[in-house]
Amino acid sequence: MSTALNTDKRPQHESGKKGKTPGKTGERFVYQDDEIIEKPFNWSQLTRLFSYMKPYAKQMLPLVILMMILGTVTKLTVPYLTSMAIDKAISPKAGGSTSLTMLYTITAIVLVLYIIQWLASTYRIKYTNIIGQRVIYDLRSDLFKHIQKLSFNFFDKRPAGSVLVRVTNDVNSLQELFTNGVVNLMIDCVQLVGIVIILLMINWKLGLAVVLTVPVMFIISTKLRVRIRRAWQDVRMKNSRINSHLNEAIQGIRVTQAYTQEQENIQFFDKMNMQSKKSWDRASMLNQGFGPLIEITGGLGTLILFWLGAYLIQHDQLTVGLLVAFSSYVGNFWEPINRLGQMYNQLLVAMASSERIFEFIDEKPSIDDKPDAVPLPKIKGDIKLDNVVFEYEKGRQALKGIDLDVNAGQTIALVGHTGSGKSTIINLLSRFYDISSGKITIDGYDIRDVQLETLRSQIGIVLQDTFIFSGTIRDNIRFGRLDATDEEIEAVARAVNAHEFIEKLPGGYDTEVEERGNMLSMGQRQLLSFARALLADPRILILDEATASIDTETELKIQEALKVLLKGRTSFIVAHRLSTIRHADKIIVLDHGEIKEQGNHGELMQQRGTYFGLIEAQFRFI
Ligand SMILES: Nc1ncnc2c1ncn2[C@@H]1O[C@H](COP(=O)(O)OP(=O)(O)OP(=O)(O)O)[C@@H](O)[C@H]1O
Repeated sequence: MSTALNTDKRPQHESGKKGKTPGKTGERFVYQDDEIIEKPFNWSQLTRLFSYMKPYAKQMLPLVILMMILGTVTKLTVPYLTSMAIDKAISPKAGGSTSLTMLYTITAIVLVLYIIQWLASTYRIKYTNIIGQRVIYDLRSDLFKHIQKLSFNFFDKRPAGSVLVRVTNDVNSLQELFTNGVVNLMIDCVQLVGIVIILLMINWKLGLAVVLTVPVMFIISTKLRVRIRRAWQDVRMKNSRINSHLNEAIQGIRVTQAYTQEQENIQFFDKMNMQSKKSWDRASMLNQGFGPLIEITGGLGTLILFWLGAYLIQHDQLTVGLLVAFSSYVGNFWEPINRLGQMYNQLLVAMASSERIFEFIDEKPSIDDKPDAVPLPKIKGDIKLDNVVFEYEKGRQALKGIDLDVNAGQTIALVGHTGSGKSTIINLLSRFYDISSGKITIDGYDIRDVQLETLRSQIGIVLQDTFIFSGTIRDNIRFGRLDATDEEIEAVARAVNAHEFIEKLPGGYDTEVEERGNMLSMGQRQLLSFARALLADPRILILDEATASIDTETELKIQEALKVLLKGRTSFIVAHRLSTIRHADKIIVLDHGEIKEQGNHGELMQQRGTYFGLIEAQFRFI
């Protein structure tokens, strides 16, 4: 079976394999494009990213903005009221008297303002979270929908891990930006402007001194954050490498144990585990240093403020109350600046993630309907291949001019050495790839001229590696036709001899099978996939026979099931069993992408050519 259809392949990490995108370190489990943590700003991409917020903007934004203004105004008013309380009620200047009433009034106003601020921020967080989650939902579902439609050659070129990372990690890394980032950015800008204006109004000299320290603070905070973020990204990368390895180790556990490679695997895992630990230690150390450093820098700012403030008070240019207000404004100043630095970091990460997400979303399925594609009417099943040439990669022909005429209802067996092109032919019939030249017609329709869905819905495929999804046995059969009733499901199961073993399972048809159906034997999985195909009732059936040897009883069951399945359909079978081959109407012997011989079993045996050799070889092994 070719890489394209075989779903049970090891991820392509090893060097030298086609479709690999190695990390620059050349290490396993690192994919080059997934390694890029940040990208420079790209406005058009940012606009595209934020366009995901558009559908919700009208609904939510006015509310969010109102809450934002309320919150900001209260935040800016409280320090000023505090200064009033000190200067006018507690310690008025010469001539004035203290006023408890005023103090109480101001305290009451401050209390109300705090309540408003609390309400405003609760609502803001609630609504920004709702918008953020909806945007992430839309993005994730757009991406998944698109990936479902992409053609085989897209997956040939990419390791599954890389696709997975985009739907999970990359989308998640935008979460913070959408839930908090955007709104915080607006709030912080408004707050900063407000604070600067107020500071300059209170005392322009002191205000200017504080404002001038802003760029310094911003640079220190941003630079530090960049280092911390990179350290955490490194931790995440090391962890996802562990996950990829784990995934492979678990999937391949049988092979590992069979070859007694456990120790080797443990050592490999240990190395990765240690790298992850070291990376975590480093990130955590940087993180711990960040808080105190920011506090010290902030403390220095406050020192300057009080030193200059005291000087101005002594020279009657400032009151004590205003100095207190000033210091709380400066405190409020830090918060938005810090967050802006954080936002800047988030944006850089978002650039890299969104670029990867959009790269997938923009990938056009290479196999798609032509603009003037017509629906393929209900077919009889006549198939014609006319000088079909196909190359997976430029310059390497997998099929070199195949001519084949199949009448409706015939069974065609494809045989030949490994790599001779058997799977390629069946891949082309369902149009998983487009042929390089020549023509394939079904009932006279060129398969490139008809709507893909109407073509594939009339072709049933049973693969060698029968994919069992996690769910019940019933769900797995129903995959063939989603609207089938329970009776229909049981009927097809009976027809292909699967009913008997299903009945014996602990929950019968409702038995849960884990992913890939590990609890079922190869033969049982085959029978299930036959039931699934029979339920779909396609006019054309493509079957890749399992090579694994099974006991004679199951073999007989499978042969009987096959007879039921093939009846009245045009079928192509990549045949391994002599019993199947013998009953085929036509046997096609492939060799290096060409038809070497064709005819029925008797005719080909008489020719004493390649086919005769293959059959002889099979018997020699028995
Ligand atoms: N996805 C792919 N990308 C590139 N080349 C491929 C791909 N799949 C198959 N090939 C190549 O095309 C040729 C025909 O492969 P194909 O899978 O059709 O052989 P096969 O007769 O089905 O072999 P087997 O019996 O081993 O399954 C081989 O040379 C193979 O290396």
